[in-house]
Order: sequence, then structure tokens, then C-alpha cells
Amino acid sequence: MSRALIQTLPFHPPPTSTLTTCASRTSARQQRPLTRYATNILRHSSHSPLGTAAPSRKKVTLPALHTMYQRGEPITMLTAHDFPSAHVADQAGMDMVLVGDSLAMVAMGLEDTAEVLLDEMILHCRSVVRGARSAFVVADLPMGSYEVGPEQALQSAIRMVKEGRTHGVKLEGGVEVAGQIRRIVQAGIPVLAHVGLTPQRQNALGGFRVQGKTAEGAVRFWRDALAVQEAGAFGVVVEAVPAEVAGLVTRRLRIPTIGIGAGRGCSGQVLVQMDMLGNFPPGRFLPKFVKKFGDVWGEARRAVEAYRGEVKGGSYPGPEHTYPMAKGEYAEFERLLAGQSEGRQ
Ligand SMILES: Nc1nc(=O)c2c([nH]1)NC[C@@H]1CN(c3ccc(C(=O)N[C@@H](CCC(=O)O)C(=O)O)cc3)CN21
Ligand SMILES: CC(C)C(=O)C(=O)O
Repeated sequence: MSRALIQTLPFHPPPTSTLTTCASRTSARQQRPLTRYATNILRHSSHSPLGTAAPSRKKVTLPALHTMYQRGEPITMLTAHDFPSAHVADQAGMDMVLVGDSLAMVAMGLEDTAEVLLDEMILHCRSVVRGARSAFVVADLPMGSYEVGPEQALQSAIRMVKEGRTHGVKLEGGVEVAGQIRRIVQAGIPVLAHVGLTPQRQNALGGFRVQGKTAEGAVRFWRDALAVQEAGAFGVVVEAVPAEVAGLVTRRLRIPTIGIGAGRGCSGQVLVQMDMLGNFPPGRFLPKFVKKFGDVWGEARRAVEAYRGEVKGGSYPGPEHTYPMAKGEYAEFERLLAGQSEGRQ
């Protein structure tokens, strides 16, 4: 399986444009490295009306997530990587929005998630948080921003919360990152753990391989899940693990599991938004767990081709897309111009 196959084209605007379309918090962005991204703010962006809608439901808090878990109500989570993708996830009622480091692939067009920087994650988070008014927003600590030790992890998590404005952080790993999780949680930052297939370690795992397929592997997975629970994680993403293993481990834990490729026995589900929307060109490889709930790529391509066709064919713009001028004013304009010699003759 080629890694390049699971990335979609970077057809979203570069991150700077998402930041410059939102002019609401210019004074708060004086903090370190972000200032270099956001110097010229466009006040009259054609995107801004998306942001004016009032929150349509109560904010989802940790206690609210816990209540869903206790009631056995599946928790819904979806990734977002910019303002519009967060806005639609939030308006459609997602309980949680994840700024996953998969944005490296689906939003930045990178080869894998290992390349994305903490600064880049933070930039995306700032846009996502403005679009997600009610959902509980969690962001990935990218590879390299937490492995060195608990202090590094805490420093990265603090930056994510202070600069990225997310409500919590996610980091990959089990037993070996329990110290990091404990330190971040002690500082009052909620942590969502991530065990099973951990894509940041794909080279050590030998690719994007299903985990916990043998009894021994399943025990390792259980130990990891238990370790992150004991370290204080409020929940754990379980990726690419056989459904019965994920189900049994879910029943033995006292924190919710959020599954991706881990079956219905988990306490909730997460998917990458671009995948479930079908926002990628035909022929792209899809992990088995992805269900295409839409065909956003097909619709976007149809619309862009229609636009191209109408511009080339001369039918767009029509009179209804133009601004009127009083006949007398135009006649006067022609008369004034006739007296001038400059320009094309
Ligand atoms: N667009 C996108 N969607 C994702 O779900 C996603 C990313 N990117 N990037 C980061 C990780 C990588 N993910 C992946 C990618 C591939 C497989 C995959 O190929 N799985 C095989 C199983 C192989 C085996 O049998 O071990 C499959 O057939 O689904 C799984 C998870 C999930 N994450
Ligand atoms: C696939 C999900 C769980 C994720 O970690 C990501 O989007 O990066």
C-alpha cells in the first residue's frame, strides 16, 4: 500500500488565507510565532458571513461527554482542519472535533503525519476553534513535540491550549507515554490518548497495520489502554484493532473509547472528515474503515467545470450578475471618454 495514495490534493487555500479571513481577534494574536503568519488582515473577505451564526446548542464539556458515556450514547467525533470544516462539523452536531495531524496529508499535501510542525498545528487550531462553537475541540500533539519527556509534552500542550485555543490535546502511544499524559493532566489540560495503530510510528510498525490481531498483540493493546486510563486520559482513540478486542477492552475500561476501524463496541467513533465526505479524487486508496457518506469531490469538480464552461462559452456572467448604471450616466461617460486620447484607440 503506497502512502502517497491516501493523501488528497492540497486544494484548500494555504493556511494564511484562513487566518486572514477572520478579523475578529486581531489584538489577541500578539503571542509568539503566530504573528509572522497573520500580519495583513482582510476585513472584507467573502468568507466571513459563515462565522456570524450564533451557537445553536450548549457547549459540549467533559462532564457532558462523561454523561453520554455512562448512558451508553455513542460519542461522535470528526476531524476538521480549518474554519469551514469545523463549522459544518459543529453545526451538524458533532460532540467532539479533532484537529488531527492527518491534516498534514489531507490539508497540506504532505507524505505523512510525521512532517507537520507544532506551529502549523496551532495555526490550523486557531481557525478550527473559531468554527466549532459548541463541540469539544481536541488537537493532536504532532510527532516530535512530546516524546522527549513529560516537560516537553506539557510545554507543547500549553502552547496548544494558549495559542491554538483548543480544549484538550491528543497524543499517540500507550505505556511509554503514560508519564507525558500524567504531567499534562496534572496541569489541568484534558488528554485524549490514542492506542492501537499509531500513525506517527508507522515506520516502526511496518506501515499502517492493524494492531492487536494476535492474543499477545491484543494483551499489549489492553495494557496500553489501561496505562493511559491510569495516567488520567479522559478518553482514548482506538485505531485499527479487531472489533471484538476493542469491544472487550471498552467494557473493561472506565473511560470512553473512540474507535476508528475498531467496530461498534467502542464508546464513540471518529473519522477524517475529507474521507467520509468523499472529498478526494477517484482512485485514492481508502482504509477499510472509511465509509463515504458523500461525494464532495464529485460535486466540487462538477461545479468548477460548469463555471469554466460558462466563462469560456460566454454565458457567465449574465446580466443578473452585474451592477446597473443609469442610461444617462453611461451616455455621459461615453461622451467624456471620447474627448480623451489616452489608452487603446
Ligand atoms: N485521509 C486519512 N485518513 C485516515 O484515516 C488517516 C490518515 N489520512 N492519515 C493518518 C492515519 C493513517 N490511517 C490509516 C491509513 C491506512 C490504513 C490501512 O491501509 N489499513 C489497511 C489494513 C492493513 C492491515 O491489514 O494491516 C486496510 O486495509 O484498511 C489504516 C489507517 C488513518 N489515518
Ligand atoms: C484518524 C484520527 C483519529 C487522527 O488521529 C487524525 O486525524 O490524525
